[in-house]
Amino acid sequence: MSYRLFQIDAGFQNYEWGNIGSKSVVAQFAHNSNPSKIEIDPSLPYAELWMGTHQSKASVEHKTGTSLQELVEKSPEEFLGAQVINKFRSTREIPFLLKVLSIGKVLSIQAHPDKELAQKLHFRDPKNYPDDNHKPEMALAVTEFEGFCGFKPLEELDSLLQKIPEFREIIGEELVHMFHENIFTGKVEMNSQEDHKNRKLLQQVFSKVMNLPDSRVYTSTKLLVKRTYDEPELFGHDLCKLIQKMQSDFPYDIGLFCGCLMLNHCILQPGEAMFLQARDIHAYIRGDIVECMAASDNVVRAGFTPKFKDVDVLVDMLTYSYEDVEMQKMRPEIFTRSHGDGYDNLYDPPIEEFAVLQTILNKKDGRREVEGLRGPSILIVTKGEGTIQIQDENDSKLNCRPGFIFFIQPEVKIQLRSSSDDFVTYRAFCEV
Ligand SMILES: NNC(=O)[C@@H](O)[C@H](O)[C@H](O)COP(=O)(O)O
Ligand SMILES: [Zn+2]
Repeated sequence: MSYRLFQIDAGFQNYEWGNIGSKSVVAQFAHNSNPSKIEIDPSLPYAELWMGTHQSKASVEHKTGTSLQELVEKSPEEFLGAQVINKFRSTREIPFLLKVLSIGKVLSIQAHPDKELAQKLHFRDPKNYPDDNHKPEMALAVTEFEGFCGFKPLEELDSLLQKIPEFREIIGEELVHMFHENIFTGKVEMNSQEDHKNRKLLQQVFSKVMNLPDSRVYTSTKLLVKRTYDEPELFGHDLCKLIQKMQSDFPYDIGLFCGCLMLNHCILQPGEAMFLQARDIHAYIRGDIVECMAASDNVVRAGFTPKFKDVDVLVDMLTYSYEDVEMQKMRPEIFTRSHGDGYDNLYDPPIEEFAVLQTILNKKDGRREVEGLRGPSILIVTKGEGTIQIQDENDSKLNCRPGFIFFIQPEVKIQLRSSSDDFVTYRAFCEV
């Protein structure tokens, strides 16, 4: 059998924040890809579909069940290509991990370490930090997506500190006053003196929130939620609703302060994306996304989670970026190495491990050809029906349905054909 283009089956995670049963696209995709093996449990949350060679949930070849990692290791040059092997110094790992997330309730307020910190954490605590690699990541909205990304612009944060008694109370009058008197607002040059001072002040406020004694978290959050009903005008409609929604997801959690009052609330429409570099604080609230990251599962958490929280590490590691949410969104670019019907959107963040190509064929019997890429790639079909084949090789034609996943070796030209009106694929790839 040729391994230049073949179907794979992905593993999935049943984290408690996933959508439940067949409400979850992760469940639908996993079942569609391997209906004889994967039955959807209507009572279970299906949070993440993992596509790649990460050892926690390695993907397998559809026909034989052989792990993708084993196939890569047997013929690294064919599967990865010489440049990718030289660059990432591995003959068994694909440098990226591609996921689909189906988010039913807020997941943890978190950040991911950069390489240096990942090595330290992995060495010190391999159970909670299974990788020594960084985990920059990009979220692409498949449905409308809601999340937190980065800290609010400081003048917004300052105004909440002035207005919300429970927020003032947990920060303390002295720090509230110092923050108000010393932040530089308006246009502040990145990495300037003023910018560094702003980030230091932000870290002091965030640290105060994150180190609030457990005994006070319950009373402070209870009073905060009550105030959103008694004095909604203090918060504004959207923030009121957000606090009340988060309270229903994670009652009396410190995330109501460190998330709702301190982080940018971001809505992505389908086709929009956001890139989170290592050490950027974020949390996802709801929606279905395609997510791509450097191959790592290192998560440092501090709120909205029953999992291990590493507050001191999180307070110490963050970038404390406080840009407007619009600045954090990524716009798709034109992809020049494909032609035919429909169109592509290229999402190419400023890191070497991955980019993601979305291809849309918006009519029946549409055809689109994509040149061979200079590295490994994994493609998932998220909508519609069609086929994928190696260009000019009819015997390599494989059926496509939502949830079908394919590995494509470097330098392999493919053709996508639609047999439905709307045929959408996402393809993560690594080129160096
Ligand atoms: N931002 N998204 C991610 O980093 C995903 O790839 C992670 O796997 C999830 O965030 C993990 O979240 P929990 O630890 O279950 O709260
Ligand atoms: Zn994350």
